[in-house]
Amino acid sequence: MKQSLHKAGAADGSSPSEQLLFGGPMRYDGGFVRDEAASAQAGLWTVVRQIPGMLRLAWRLAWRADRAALVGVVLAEVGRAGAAALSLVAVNAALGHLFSFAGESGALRAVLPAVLAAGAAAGAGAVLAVVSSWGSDRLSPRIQRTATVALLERAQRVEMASLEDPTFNRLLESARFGIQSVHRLTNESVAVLSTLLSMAATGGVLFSLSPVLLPLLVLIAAPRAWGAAVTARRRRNSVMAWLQHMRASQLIAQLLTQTSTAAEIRVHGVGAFLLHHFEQMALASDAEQARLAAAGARTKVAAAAASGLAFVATFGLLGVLVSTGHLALAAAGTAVVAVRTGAANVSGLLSSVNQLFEEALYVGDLQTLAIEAEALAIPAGGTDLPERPDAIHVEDVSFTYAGRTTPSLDKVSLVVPTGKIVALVGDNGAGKSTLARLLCGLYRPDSGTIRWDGVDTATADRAQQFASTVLLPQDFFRWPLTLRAIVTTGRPGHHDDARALTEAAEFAGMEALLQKQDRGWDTLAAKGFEGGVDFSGGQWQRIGTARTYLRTTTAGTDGRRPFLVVADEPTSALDPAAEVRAFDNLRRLAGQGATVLLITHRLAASASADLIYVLKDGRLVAQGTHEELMAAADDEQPAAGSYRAAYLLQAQQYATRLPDPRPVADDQGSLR
Ligand SMILES: Nc1ncnc2c1ncn2[C@@H]1O[C@H](COP(=O)(O)OP(=O)(O)OP(=O)(O)O)[C@@H](O)[C@H]1O
Repeated sequence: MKQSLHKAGAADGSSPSEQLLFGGPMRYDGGFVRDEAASAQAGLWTVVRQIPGMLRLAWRLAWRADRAALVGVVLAEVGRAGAAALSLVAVNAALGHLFSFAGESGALRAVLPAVLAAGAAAGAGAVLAVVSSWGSDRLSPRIQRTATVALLERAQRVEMASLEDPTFNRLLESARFGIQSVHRLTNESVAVLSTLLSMAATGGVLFSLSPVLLPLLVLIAAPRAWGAAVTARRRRNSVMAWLQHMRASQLIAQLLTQTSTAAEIRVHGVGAFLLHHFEQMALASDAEQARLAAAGARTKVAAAAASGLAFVATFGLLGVLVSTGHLALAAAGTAVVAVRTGAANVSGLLSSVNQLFEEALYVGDLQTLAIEAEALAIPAGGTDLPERPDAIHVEDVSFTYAGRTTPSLDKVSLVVPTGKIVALVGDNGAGKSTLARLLCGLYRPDSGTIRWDGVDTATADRAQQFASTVLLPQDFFRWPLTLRAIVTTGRPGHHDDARALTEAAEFAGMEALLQKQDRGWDTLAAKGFEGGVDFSGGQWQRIGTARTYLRTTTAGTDGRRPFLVVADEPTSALDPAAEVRAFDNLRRLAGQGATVLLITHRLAASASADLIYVLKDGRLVAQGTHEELMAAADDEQPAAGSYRAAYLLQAQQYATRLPDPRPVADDQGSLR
């Protein structure tokens, strides 16, 4: 018997939980994880070269977010560096005086000005540090907001197919880290600037004391810089590889706590099951963190050892210089302070550069996303589409979803005449919803054309195509908003249009639902929020129908009124009376000039459509009115037989021995 993978784990290193729940390792196998050490080194220079560009992006965002705060922070940091340098010069002067006047009566008076200057410089530095931190605290949320808005704005414009693409998803996820990183990058770059200025001052003092001391300070810094960069790169590679794992863990955590899964979690015992696998996945992440910690410690030890050797060499050299008379004792004292300050600066600088390096990598993703999202965005503008074409012509259209090998639509040709109810029927997975999505402009055909009268939609203005369409999908998204906001989606001018809202409610049979709500249209359809409620499946479909009506009967901001209504199983949750009414409503919409594309498995409903297209395995296999399909001879339209068989199968469910209708009491209680 084949061994169960979810008990044993898999050869690809995925945990049993990953195998069972997700069918494989939830890690991205980018080249970056195959030879981490090599890539950490090789990519170093590439990233270092990219840093200026990323800094420019961070500073541009900061400038856009709050230029006054940015200028304030920069000035405060420059001031702090100046104060630090001044303080060192004052210490040098004080030591000089101390050594020259040691034991003499005027020593204190001679030293006092320098000591006061050092104190004043330190005080000014402290005040400027407060100013800088106030400025960056003000700047951070604004930068984050600006970056978030920019990211969301771009993400909501990309093609739907790109949004489903795993590579783009990973980029989107890592760009979210980038948002957190932008303001940290700004802060760290300010810190680097300030430390560099301070180091320049310290270096200047050291150089003036003895030029050989300066290279030694650089030697102290170099190994730690290397260590910091390697660690940052390693951490980043790990985050990138484990991003999907993190998303999967978060998904499990969400599933455990959201209301839509609450019933199954309790009744089917899914809670304990998911919790177990959540823990297993967390353990896998822990192991990765432990690996990183060990590798980081090893790198740190190597860097610290090299840096320590440079430290020892520096102090040894100082001893040699003093003992050989090349350096005065006072100058040696200042050099000790300067080396210690310099080393502290180096530590600060390294921690900032380390952060900067790491943040820059994420900001790089944000930048890549901005470029990619722009390239994948639904193009703006294009040929004008007729507001109400006579027909939509689908010619030889094929379409395959990304990651699939078999086409979901295969050379489909059909005509959707305006003002008619056109039913798309066929087995599960036949391609009905896919065709509808192509007709709306959500996906583009891989080959073939979709024309509105003579205009090819491939080059048409997609905004116009969307503005001409209304969606009433099978899985109508349960927007967690007020009923008013849901029903007036895309119609901001009608939020307070009582007449339009009442008409929509009447059309959809929503009046009873509204009457039961204390807050009427302002009822929040989000259980779990204060005052929020939830609705039944059928009630949600009525809400969807009301929105469809309001959108169809009003014009958008561009003045267009939709004519194409895509109703994908719009009545699956309705009670029988509401279902009959819903199909009448679709007929009413068609009567008002709309084209209703009805996707349904209820063949009693499609029977009254003006035209029926039967799809099978992505191909159009039969077409005609209900009567034509029922009457078609097998040699004319062989596949019409499958429609006829399906229709009769459904009809039979009702045809067996119907009882006589019971007498119904009228309002006065007498029987009719
Ligand atoms: N987003 C997607 N990515 C990949 N494949 C998809 C996607 N959506 C649908 N498919 C696949 O395309 C084929 C057609 O699906 P489609 O949803 O169009 O069928 P349908 O006729 O509407 O089915 P149903 O009656 O079950 O709603 C199916 O094989 C389905 O698995």
